[in-house]
Amino acid sequence: MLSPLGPTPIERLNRARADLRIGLPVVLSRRTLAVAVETLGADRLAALRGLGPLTLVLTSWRAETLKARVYDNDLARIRVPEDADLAWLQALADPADDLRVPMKGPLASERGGDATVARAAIALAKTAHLLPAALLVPLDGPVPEGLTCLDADEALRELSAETVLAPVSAARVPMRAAEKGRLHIFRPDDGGEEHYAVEIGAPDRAQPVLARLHSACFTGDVLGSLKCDCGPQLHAALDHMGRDGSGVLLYLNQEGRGIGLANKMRAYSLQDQGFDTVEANHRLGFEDDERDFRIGAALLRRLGFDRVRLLTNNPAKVRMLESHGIEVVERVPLKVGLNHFNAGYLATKAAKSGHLL
Ligand SMILES: Nc1nc2c(ncn2[C@@H]2O[C@H](COP(=O)(O)OP(=O)(O)OP(=O)(O)O)[C@@H](O)[C@H]2O)c(=O)[nH]1
Ligand SMILES: [Zn+2]
Repeated sequence: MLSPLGPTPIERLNRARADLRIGLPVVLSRRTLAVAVETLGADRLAALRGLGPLTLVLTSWRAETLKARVYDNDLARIRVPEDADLAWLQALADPADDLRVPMKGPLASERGGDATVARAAIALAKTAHLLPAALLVPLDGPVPEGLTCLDADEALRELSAETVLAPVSAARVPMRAAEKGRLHIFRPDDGGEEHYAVEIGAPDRAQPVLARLHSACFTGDVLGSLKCDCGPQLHAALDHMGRDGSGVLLYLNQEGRGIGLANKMRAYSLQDQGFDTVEANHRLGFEDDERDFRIGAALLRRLGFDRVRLLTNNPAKVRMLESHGIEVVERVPLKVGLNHFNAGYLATKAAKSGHLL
């Protein structure tokens, strides 16, 4: 029986995410220690090596680039040679130097057995916005004191469950685009990012509302980066709502299509080497889009909207909202911000992600 003062599974998950970010191992299903390669230090690597054979877990996307065999569909478990050092692990986890130092193998992948613990380790690294690469070592003895323990199946269930968002605070924010504006802050129960809703005017809940689901883009929204169209889209959406007198813009903190800003800058750096936006995500080991669109649907419902006129060029967004109970009565195109720097990016999205140009 858990003490009511002790951590719940979701609270332990939160801790595990923070532990991985500072380089601490977590205990998975009582029998494995897992640590994120990105934050691993040499001393800890030496200590882990003393416990038994090491396994490096990479996603199948990363494994494909490295020509490692994939026996577990979505991931590969790679045997770490005894003489492999931290630099070897980092080079496999991080594609930054792939082109300069292409040959890392031959890599031997493990086959058979249960990959659940490996899968949980990758899911945790992703939710911590680290590179999706984890090091595993079997744990035979007692659990080292102070480490967070998780059940791998339970962690995977929690990580794929729908996030529950609670309203935190709201206040009036007059904006250039609309003087009658209100900003609502929502906080998830899983310790993940907070998300925001900008309500413009007083939208009639009985009618479809003009809505925009905007994914955070620090570079585009704040810096005015010309590499994407996010900044102009954000402001065009607010302007449109201002002109109409009502609307709702969700500002979802899913930076870099859900991979986080640090990884997005890794992706940008790969784009500087010639890869496109989708290839860059894959070389890093991510899916092309890691966003959870259920959050947007849940927020809309929570705000009392179930029918929208959606400002987007992304048909996948329309489908996702509809499959999560929001009726999209109209797709309103949002074509702004094309320039010399982002023409290739927008063309790739049209060709590979189904965006409408
Ligand atoms: N990983 C990655 N994310 C990017 C890149 N460029 C922009 N983003 C992120 O992409 C998100 C915006 O998504 P988009 O694909 O432009 O647009 P969308 O939201 O799918 O569709 P629209 O509704 O038509 O704008 C933001 O979170 C940006 O930070 C990139 O090159 N790599
Ligand atoms: Zn952007």
